[in-house]
Amino acid sequence: MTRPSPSGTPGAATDRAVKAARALPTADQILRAPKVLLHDHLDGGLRPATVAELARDAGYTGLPESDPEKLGIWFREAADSGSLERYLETFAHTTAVMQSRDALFRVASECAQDLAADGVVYAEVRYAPEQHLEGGLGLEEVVEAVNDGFREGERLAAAEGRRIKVGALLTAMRHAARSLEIATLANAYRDRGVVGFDIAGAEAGFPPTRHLEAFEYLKRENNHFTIHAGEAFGLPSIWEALQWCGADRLGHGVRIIDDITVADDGTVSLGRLASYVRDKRIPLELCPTSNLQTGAASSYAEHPIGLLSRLKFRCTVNTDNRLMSGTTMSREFGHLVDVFGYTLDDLQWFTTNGMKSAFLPFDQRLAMINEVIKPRYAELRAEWLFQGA
Ligand SMILES: O=c1[nH]cnc2c1ncn2[C@H]1C[C@H](O)[C@@H](CO)O1
Ligand SMILES: [Zn+2]
Repeated sequence: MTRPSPSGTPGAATDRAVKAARALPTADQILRAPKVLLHDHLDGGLRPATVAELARDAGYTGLPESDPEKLGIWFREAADSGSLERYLETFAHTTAVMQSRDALFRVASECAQDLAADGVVYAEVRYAPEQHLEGGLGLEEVVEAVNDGFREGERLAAAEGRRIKVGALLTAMRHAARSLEIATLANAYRDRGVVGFDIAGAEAGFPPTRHLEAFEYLKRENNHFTIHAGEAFGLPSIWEALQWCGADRLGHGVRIIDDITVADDGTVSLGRLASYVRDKRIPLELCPTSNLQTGAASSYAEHPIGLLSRLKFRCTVNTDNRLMSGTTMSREFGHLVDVFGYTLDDLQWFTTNGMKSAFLPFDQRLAMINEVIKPRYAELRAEWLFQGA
């Protein structure tokens, strides 16, 4: 028999520690938890009020709404189409107002500040320089405006006590034919704010191999790239992205689920491609809300991230387009906590996966994991210590 101790039964502290570890994180804890974001589009993350103001300044009359609140709702509803092609149509309005140095600088600065306010400590934000030339800027001027904006946003966030590091990914549009030029641009700016390359846009009909020259060039340069693949189109797109193009990561990659079967008794079997993705620790840049909008998944609860995480694929959680999805990293985590019961340990696992998969030098990734992510999660896990009995 155990003797009661003055502070309760022996082991009470341990019991509370166990209970706390199993508890669902609160919205406030999720917000304060350090987060890593690898898949976020600059032209998909503007504040609605900024879109409206920039449109007014630039004399762009094509916006469907001028009131910021209604405009934010419009973007979300228009993107809720169930098709990637229709989802992508909404970007005509954001890119239309991002055609000057000032506009790009402002959007990039606000992006860094908004992510920092959401608890993001490291982000890779992508955009397609070729879509920002209509106002007369050259490709280099576009990259420099965005880089300068990110640096300004980082400074302003740090002044508020929220430190964030932002790297740019340069995207080439897969329906266009400028990928080699954009890859060359990414390589030229690799030590000046640009950490890698990507291709985006409609997937069906535009396989990654159309841009093989760009990928082969980057491989020869020992540079990094991710490819949007396995979002609107399935396994062949993922296979090409990995085995023909040599992608370091998969943008979405959610349809890898098509190569996994779960038998009635719960036995899981992986096909050759799914095995390869898991064995090689290929990072999946999963974007739950965006996938619901484009029809790649039918509900949060049924999103493949649940199974893929259980099977220990290298899953990361991302926003894709905060404006079109009305989301933030905290909201994405919140949805997953709601349906899968994820704990702080699970959120730390996604975050560490993100940091391990970043296109940042290894020493910096390690320092971010050991000096920032682990200690801050540890502190969140210990909060119960300071709460009443
Ligand atoms: O999820 C996406 N899939 C494919 N293309 C996308 C996605 N989100 C944004 N884009 C496109 C539209 C943008 O204008 C472009 C560059 O950020 O990338
Ligand atoms: Zn994307």
